[in-house]
Amino acid sequence: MPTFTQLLSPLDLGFTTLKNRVLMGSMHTGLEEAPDGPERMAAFYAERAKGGVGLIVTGGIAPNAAGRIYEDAAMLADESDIPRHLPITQAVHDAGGKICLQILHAGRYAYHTASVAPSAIASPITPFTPHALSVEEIASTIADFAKTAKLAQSAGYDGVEIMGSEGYLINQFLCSHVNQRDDEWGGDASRRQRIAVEISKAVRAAVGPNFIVIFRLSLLDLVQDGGTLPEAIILAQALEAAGVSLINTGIGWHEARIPTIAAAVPRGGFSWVTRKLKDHVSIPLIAVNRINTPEIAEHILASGDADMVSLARPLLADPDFVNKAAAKNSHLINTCIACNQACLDHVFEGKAASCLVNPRACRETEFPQTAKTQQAKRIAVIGAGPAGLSCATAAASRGHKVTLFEASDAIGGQFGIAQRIPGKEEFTETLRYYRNQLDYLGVNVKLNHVAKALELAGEFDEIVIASGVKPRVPNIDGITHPSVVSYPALLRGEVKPGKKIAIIGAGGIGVDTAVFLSETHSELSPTDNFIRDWGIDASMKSAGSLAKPAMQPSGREIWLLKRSKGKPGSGPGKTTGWIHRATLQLRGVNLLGSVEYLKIDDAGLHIKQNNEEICLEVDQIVLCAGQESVTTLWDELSASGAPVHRIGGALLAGEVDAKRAIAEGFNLAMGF
Ligand SMILES: Cc1cc2nc3c(=O)[nH]c(=O)nc-3n(C[C@H](O)[C@H](O)[C@H](O)COP(=O)(O)OP(=O)(O)OC[C@H]3O[C@@H](n4cnc5c(N)ncnc54)[C@H](O)[C@@H]3O)c2cc1C
Ligand SMILES: Cc1cc2nc3c(=O)[nH]c(=O)nc-3n(C[C@H](O)[C@H](O)[C@H](O)COP(=O)(O)O)c2cc1C
Ligand code: SF4
Repeated sequence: MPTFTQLLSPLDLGFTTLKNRVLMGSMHTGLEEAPDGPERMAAFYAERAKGGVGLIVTGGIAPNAAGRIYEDAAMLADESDIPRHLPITQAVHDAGGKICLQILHAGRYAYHTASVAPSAIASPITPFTPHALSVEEIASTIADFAKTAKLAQSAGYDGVEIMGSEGYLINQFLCSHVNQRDDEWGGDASRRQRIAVEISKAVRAAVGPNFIVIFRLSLLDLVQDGGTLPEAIILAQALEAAGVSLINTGIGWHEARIPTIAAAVPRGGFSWVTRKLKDHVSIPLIAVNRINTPEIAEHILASGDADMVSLARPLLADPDFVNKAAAKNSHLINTCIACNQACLDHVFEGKAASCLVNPRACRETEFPQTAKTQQAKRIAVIGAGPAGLSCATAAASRGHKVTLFEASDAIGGQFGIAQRIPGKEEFTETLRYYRNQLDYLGVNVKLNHVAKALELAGEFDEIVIASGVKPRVPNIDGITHPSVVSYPALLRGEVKPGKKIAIIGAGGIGVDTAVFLSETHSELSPTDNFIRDWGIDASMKSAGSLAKPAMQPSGREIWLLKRSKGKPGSGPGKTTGWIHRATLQLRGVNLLGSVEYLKIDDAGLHIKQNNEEICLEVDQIVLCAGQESVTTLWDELSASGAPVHRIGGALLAGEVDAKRAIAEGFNLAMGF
């Protein structure tokens, strides 16, 4: 069993000591604005503090109205805002933790008409042109940061994090692309950096010496005319002199077209960036992004890339991450799979964040950990896909006696197929987690067992049908031709990929199949491969650290086809869809929309597009044309009046994804 000596060692900041090297990275969850937000955030953060995190950073809170990301986003701008924060700091301290408030001024990323920026240049991701701050307004903005820091101190926080990266206001001042001022706040690098230093000095002056001040510094901008490493080093030294206690790393502006947190980023794939600052400052440095296991965290610290690691989403996925690592139970950690589906996607949709693999996240008050059942029931769950796994483990954790039936020889269902897609290898961790949970909770798992109505009715108090989905076979002339294969057969390795391949259906699974087929083997390490593929200048000397992307072609000719118009890949993952589309474009996959399928024969796939008939001379046709619910058992049992429930793909095939399947399984089990 690994021991995590570096990860679990204390960090002495002089005036205070952090109990270990794990920082819970800032996440604006949407609870900040909810009427019952204080109570819910108190429970959310306290659980993470109890779980052993060394230092928590809250989601970004604006220092003034212009800096709010949305018009109704939370601020800490005067005394009247303090009461919303008191329950949070109290609960975290009661749980033995420490917590900092992040001060985030959105600048031109604000989604409202009162947005401000160094210059009046709209961002590509918001529809509003910001107002260029006057010199007086810059002075009052700096004062507002200091005031918020002081208010945070009064609210009981242990420190603040100044958000200086990811393309928000401070970062905007640093970059000549969006700071085109010619006064003392723009022009050369030192004038562009001035606001970052002045804010840090003002914050330190406001809070005194014994208060944590973290600065989140953008080390990789990944945008045109962004900063360089030499500039970042100078700024980091100035921040240290201004009284900053720790420097956290920022990677990539939100408008950057290189993945920075999605699954395409290898584990720990940016710690080398933090390392570049290591010999230039003496305050501790924090590495970030995709550090999702204690093993990778320990490796980063042991190799000297950083002094602390930031884990944001991994602590949504598992509040007990640190305690499990400390108890040598890292195999029991519910690992973040970097899907963004229930965290970042939710925030973008204006919903509270949660977690695909942990639907309890941000709902801790609704489902207290102590919610054991008073009356243990005998529960049968049919199907060990995500819906069934979630339901079986949640019900067992509440004290019910659960039997899980699975027709195949392994748990996972469609999720087990998904883990074979490059970039979805993390899904394996979810199945590992469930396997260990089933074992730990004593669920009676019956593999290779096709459950029948007769053996269920009368034997169980509740029967849960989680029998999932099967691929839909479209009605095309020649569909039984030997060149036609189903996506499960291809992805499971039961048939070999062809050379020239047409994929029918460009939803989430079609896109994944195209990613699978266009992937090439690389001799490089995952991180070096990622850097080359996406075009990052690893010397960090060029503006924004951009280089030319160099994805390697696979040697296969691939067509991804869809009947409707528009972009392919409208599957799960609003914040990740662009990554799949960019990947396919860089790999030369042909994307065709508005396609009518005519027939399949020895010549290939005959289609009609824009009134033109074309024969795609392919040797393989992969069907990714949607799914149908598997409902045989449901139909029989519900007709018999048995106590039966239906979840996941068995309930609704068209729109099911693992997020919905897992949440439905969990919600149902909480009601038993
Ligand atoms: C390539 C691919 C990529 C994907 N990517 C994502 C993604 O990125 N994000 C996301 O959220 N979702 C993704 N999905 C979709 C996700 O995997 C499914 O939505 C999810 O698995 C549905 O879960 P389920 O439990 O309802 O059904 P299933 O996963 O279909 O599981 C049903 C299980 O029930 C078993 N079963 C059926 N009948 C019986 C019976 N009578 N007795 C016993 N056992 C039975 C089956 O053998 C199967 O194991 C992907 C799917 C694929 C194929
Ligand atoms: C839902 C969500 C909200 C976030 N909000 C913030 C924020 O308010 N401030 C910030 O600096 N970073 C924010 N981030 C970025 C995280 O701090 C972190 O950099 C990112 O999630 C990658 O780290 P991880 O792989 O450990 O999650 C947010 C991330 C997520 C998923
Ligand atoms: S929703 Fe996905 S990315 Fe977000 S925390 Fe959960 S597993 Fe990680």
